[in-house]
Amino acid sequence: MDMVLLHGLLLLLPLAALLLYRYNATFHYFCKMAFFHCWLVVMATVLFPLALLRGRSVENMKLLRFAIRPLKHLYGIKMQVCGSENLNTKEPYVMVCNHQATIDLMGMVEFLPDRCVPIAKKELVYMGIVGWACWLSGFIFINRHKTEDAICVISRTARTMQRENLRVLIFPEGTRNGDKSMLPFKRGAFHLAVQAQVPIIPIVISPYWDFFSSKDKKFTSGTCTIRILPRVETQGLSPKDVPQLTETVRQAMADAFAEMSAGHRGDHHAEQLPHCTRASAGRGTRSLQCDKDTSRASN
Ligand SMILES: CCCCCCCCCCCCCC(=O)SCCNC(=O)CCNC(=O)[C@H](O)C(C)(C)COP(=O)(O)OP(=O)(O)OC[C@H]1O[C@@H](n2cnc3c(N)ncnc32)[C@H](O)[C@@H]1OP(=O)(O)O
Ligand SMILES: CCCCCCCC/C=C\CCCCCCCC(=O)OC[C@@H](O)COP(=O)(O)O
Repeated sequence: MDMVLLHGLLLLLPLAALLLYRYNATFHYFCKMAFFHCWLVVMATVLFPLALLRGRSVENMKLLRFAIRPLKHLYGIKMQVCGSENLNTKEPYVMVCNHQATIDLMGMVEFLPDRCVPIAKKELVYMGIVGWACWLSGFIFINRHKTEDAICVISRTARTMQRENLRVLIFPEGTRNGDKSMLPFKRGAFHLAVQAQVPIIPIVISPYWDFFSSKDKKFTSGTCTIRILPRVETQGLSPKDVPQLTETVRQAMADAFAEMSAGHRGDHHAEQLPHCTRASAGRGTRSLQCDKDTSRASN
């Protein structure tokens, strides 16, 4: 009798989990986040040997992109990229982007160009196989608790950018921020661009509020818009210009973010955008590419 009861319970468990997943938003959120992290671990494990053959190289970022790209299809996130033509240059540059959550990774693979590595917190290296994959892909790690060390790494990066024609992606807020406005910007990215005398390309990812919130434990499907703003030149600027440069770029990004917050109405809105043409992303999910950048941000 006990065995029958046990078997009955074992059968009921998956059903209960399924119902919870369907009707309980918090359970749904944790399942999706768990799957997201498991995906990274599995992909890192599978692709690690391939990357190892090449050794530490920015070329491994291609593997990383390949590994992350399917996630938007699995999560039903439609991506809309505006202003891709602002990346049409062969030279090195510094990309600065707002950082809302770990799921930013899905958006990043939509715009990250070749020969571009992110600057990341040192703690990532200790995330086992995922950390090693990041290291093999050429991630630049900084210790946020040791300002001098971090500045040293950034100065070295400025020289590497020129020497190896490298692009660098930095999150100038310095931490994840899901709030309605951007945090004040740290100045490392702007010092880097001035030291290397390369342009800054600001990127703004639209707020996730309508489909994702770590605070409210919400994770549904939705649309994400990415705006690539016009480049900001740094030729002839010196370290004393960095505070002004930082503020100019932050203002441009904050304006775009505010505009996207007001205008972001999910799929319905995307259909109505006159400047967007749809590009097939395959497997049932669409990506939209803008014909021209319509941001009002100034440089
Ligand atoms: C295909 C792939 C898909 C996925 C790919 C992407 C995956 C990505 C996934 C990974 C995502 C991972 C994402 C992540 O991990 S995000 C977290 C890590 N990233 C960052 O923190 C980047 C931004 N941080 C900074 O820029 C900070 O400024 C640093 C860290 C450098 C110092 O911060 P700290 O808080 O300690 O100090 P402070 O900001 O008050 O500055 C102090 C003073 O130093 C001056 N100063 C600063 N820098 C320089 C410099 N270079 N040369 C000369 N001076 C410099 C500065 O102007 C200031 O002086 P003053 O102005 O007040 O007089
Ligand atoms: C080389 C082979 C490639 C194999 C494929 C690997 C698959 C994916 C592996 C790695 C992708 C990058 C994982 C980074 C995930 C963490 C991103 C993140 O969100 O970090 C938080 C950090 O920003 C700010 O930290 P805090 O908000 O201050 O706490």
